[in-house]
Formats: sequence, C-alpha cells, structure tokens
Amino acid sequence: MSKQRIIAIDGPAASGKSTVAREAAKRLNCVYVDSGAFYRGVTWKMLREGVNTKNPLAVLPVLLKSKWKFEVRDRAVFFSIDGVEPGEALRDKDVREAVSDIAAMPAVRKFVVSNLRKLKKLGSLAMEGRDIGSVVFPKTPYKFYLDANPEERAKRRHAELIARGETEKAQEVMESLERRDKKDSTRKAAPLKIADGAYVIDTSEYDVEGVARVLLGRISDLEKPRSDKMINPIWYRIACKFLGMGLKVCNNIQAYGVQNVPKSGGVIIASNHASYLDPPAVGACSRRMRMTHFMARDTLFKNPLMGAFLHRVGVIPLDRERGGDLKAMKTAIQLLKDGACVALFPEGTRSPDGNLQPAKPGIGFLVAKGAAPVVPVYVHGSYEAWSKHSDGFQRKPINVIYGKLITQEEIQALGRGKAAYPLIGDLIMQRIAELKQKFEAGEITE
Ligand SMILES: Nc1ncnc2c1ncn2[C@@H]1O[C@H](COP(=O)(O)OP(=O)(O)O)[C@@H](O)[C@H]1O
Ligand SMILES: Nc1ccn([C@@H]2O[C@H](COP(=O)(O)OP(=O)(O)O)[C@@H](O)[C@H]2O)c(=O)n1
Repeated sequence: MSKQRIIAIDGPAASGKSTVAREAAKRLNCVYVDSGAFYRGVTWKMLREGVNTKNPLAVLPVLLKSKWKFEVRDRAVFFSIDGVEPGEALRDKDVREAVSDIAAMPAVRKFVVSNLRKLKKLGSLAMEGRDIGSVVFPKTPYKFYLDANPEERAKRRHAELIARGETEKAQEVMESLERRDKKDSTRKAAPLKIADGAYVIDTSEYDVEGVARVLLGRISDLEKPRSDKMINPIWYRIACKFLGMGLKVCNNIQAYGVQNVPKSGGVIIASNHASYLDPPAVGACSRRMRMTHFMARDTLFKNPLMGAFLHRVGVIPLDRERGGDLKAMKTAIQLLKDGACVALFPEGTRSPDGNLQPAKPGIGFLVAKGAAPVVPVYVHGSYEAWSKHSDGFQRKPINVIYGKLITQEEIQALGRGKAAYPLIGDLIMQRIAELKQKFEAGEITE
C-alpha cells in the first residue's frame, strides 16, 4: 500500500482550490474533500429550518440534533443531513451569502473540524478550505495556499454562475467575494491565513493544468530524499559540542529564547553579524532545537580540510563577488522548501563598528521565495570578543537572543515581488534592533 498523504489546500474563494484538489485526488489516488461544503451544509440546514444564521445560540441546538452521514463516491466525500443530500443547493445564493457568518462560529468549526479529521480513516485525502493547513491537519507536510487577484477570481466565479443559469452581475459577484474574503480572514476563529510552511501558488499566472503541475511537482520534491542529508549529523554534533564548549569556557555564552526556533518545517534564522564568532555561537545555541545550514563565502572552502568540514556540516558556499549568488540562493530556497533550517546574516558582512547595518537586498528575495518564517536573533558581545578590527580573540561574554517568529503572514503583508524585498529586509533588521534594545535595557532575562 502506498503511504498516506494528506494534501491541505487553502485559499480565498474562487482561487481554484476545488479544481486543483480534485485533480490531485485523481492523479494521486486520494479522496477529495471540500471542507467548505461542510460549512455550506450547516448553513443550508439552518436556512431550511428557518434558523437565524447570525445567532450562534439558535444554530447550535439544531446542529447538534442533526444526523450527518458520509459516503465516498467517485473518490469524493458526500454527506446527507437528516437523510437529505443537499447537493447543488449548497451553491445557492442564500447559502453563499450566509455561510461566512456560520463558519465564524467556534462551535460550528469544532463540529466540522472534528468530522474532517475523522476522514483520515479513508486513507489519502486532498482536502481544501480555509484552515486545513493551519488547524485541521497542521502537521501535514503537503500544505498549499492558492491565491489569485480579486478580479481574476471574480471573473472565474461569475462565469461559473452564468453557466449554472444564475443572473448575477460581475460587479455583484466581485462584491460578494470581497465581503466573504473579509469575513473569512478577519474572524477570530481559525481565520483564513497562509499556514506556516505552506507553499503559495498564485493561480492567476497559470491555467488549471499549470497549477496542477506546480502542486504535483512540489509534492514530488517533498518526497525526494531530504537535502537535510547535506548535513552529516555526527560531524554536526561534534562541531557544535566542541565550539559550544569553547564559547562557554572562553565567553560564558548564554542563549535566551531558543525555544522560538520551531523544531520542524522550513525556517530561517536571521542574525546580526559583527564577528567570526557569530556562526559558531548561533549554530551551537540553535543545536538544542535543530541542525542549521549556514551560508559562508566560498573562499573559505578553498582550503581542502576546511572545505571538507564545511560541506559535512551543511554550509552553503556563497560567491560574494557575484552580488546575489543565484546558485547559493536556489540551494537555500530548496532547503527551506524541504523543511530545513537555514541561518543567515542579513547584513551580509561583519559590521565594521558593532552597530547594526541595513539588510542586503538578497535577504528579502530569499525569505519571499523560501516561503518560510524567520526567527530574528541578536548576538550581543561578539564584536567585543573578536571584531573585524581587533588584534585577536578576547574572553568577553557573548549572549544570543532569539526573538518571536516573524510569520509568513506578516511577510506576505509587505506585498509581493521585488518591491517587497527591501521591506522584508528592513522588518527583520527592525526586529533584531528591538531585541538589542530590550537586551541592553535588561528586559531579557530568560
Ligand atoms: N488556474 C485556473 N485558471 C482558470 N480558471 C480556473 C483556474 N482554476 C480554477 N478555475 C475556474 O475558476 C472557478 C473557481 O474555481 P474553484 O476551483 O471552484 O475555486 P475555489 O474552490 O477556490 O472556490 C471554476 O469555474 C474553475 O473552473
Ligand atoms: N475550511 C473552511 C472552508 C470553508 N469555510 C467557510 O465556508 C465558506 C464557503 O467555502 P467554499 O470553499 O465552499 O467557498 P468557495 O471558495 O468555493 O467560494 C467560506 O467562505 C468560509 O467562510 C471555512 O471557514 N473553513
């Protein structure tokens, strides 16, 4: 039997979720689950019973009394409520207009999420909705977030409604989608968001086949042997132990907030850089949570012994002469997509005076394309211990402070494409500066 896959596809209305989820189900032999249909089902039932769909106290008793039966036909889940299958009525206008209010009710969500999770017993699933990757199956590695610009989505939904014989105007459809998107992404309970680790696909750029190809390609990439294997764990452990002990004895190194580094999934650790001691300091402290790939200038690999060591501990060689080294960037992006942890120094090179420098433009590109959250880190004291201009190593204390995760959602809120890259770099440096300020004010104690 092939392994069980739970493919989670989220996104706003008419972004193409059901189309691609059906396609994935067909090609990968999964059961297709339209979770929106469950919320529509609850709404349909309430409208049938004449229940006020804005009043949770009226909805809950009717929902709890209703009997739901599930069955799989043509590789998709269907349900009946109290013996009636709602079918196409789920797409009716009254249901469409009321569903976001119903879906915002925590008790309804609890009911639906619990039923969705039970479907795991059916085997592999391609499930689409708003919170599949963030709430229903947060542990699945196969998370996708589909999006498309609002005009394109409204155009698609309008064409669909016209084909069903409805008479809504394009403008009305657009407004209805906007209303629903707003409710779905601002509600308190499980709002629509990009789940951490989700792979974002802008479907306005592709036809259906194109989206399916990207999605299936991503699944197949995830199933390739992990590039994490670039790290030899024994070498890594020995190097961290050795360097960590050295830093403890000589610099009394202390770490704060290391638990902010998630134990799994693609993540970037972004630290300030003032000394050669920063990579070993960050590597040794982060080791408690996970192994980390650093990026280092390729000239360090020239010495064969050093080169062999750096390769074994998973360091990515970076050609600093060539502005943005695309090969190194691609390696780092692939590692992030494979769920690895990549550490980098947004300032590019060591600070000449110990002060924070602006981020290099490449960092924004890497963060945007790697689609991973970022842990900001402030290393304090490494400049005093071994700066660019000092004669050598000093036994000064070093502290490594890990800040709260900058989520993909915050990053996406800065916009898309090239214009967002410098903003991403600025945001990261701002978070590092806040950590510096808090640490220096004595506000960070554990
Ligand atoms: N990539 C695409 N290009 C063009 N039309 C698409 C694409 N993906 C989906 N559609 C069409 O857009 C409409 C909405 O797609 P659907 O999969 O139902 O969206 P969702 O499930 O996100 O609401 C459907 O009529 C579908 O055929
Ligand atoms: N996992 C989900 C799926 C849908 N929903 C809600 O159900 C509504 C209908 O979902 P749907 O997937 O059928 O809608 P479309 O994207 O097909 O227009 C959404 O607007 C959400 O309010 C949700 O809250 N969580």
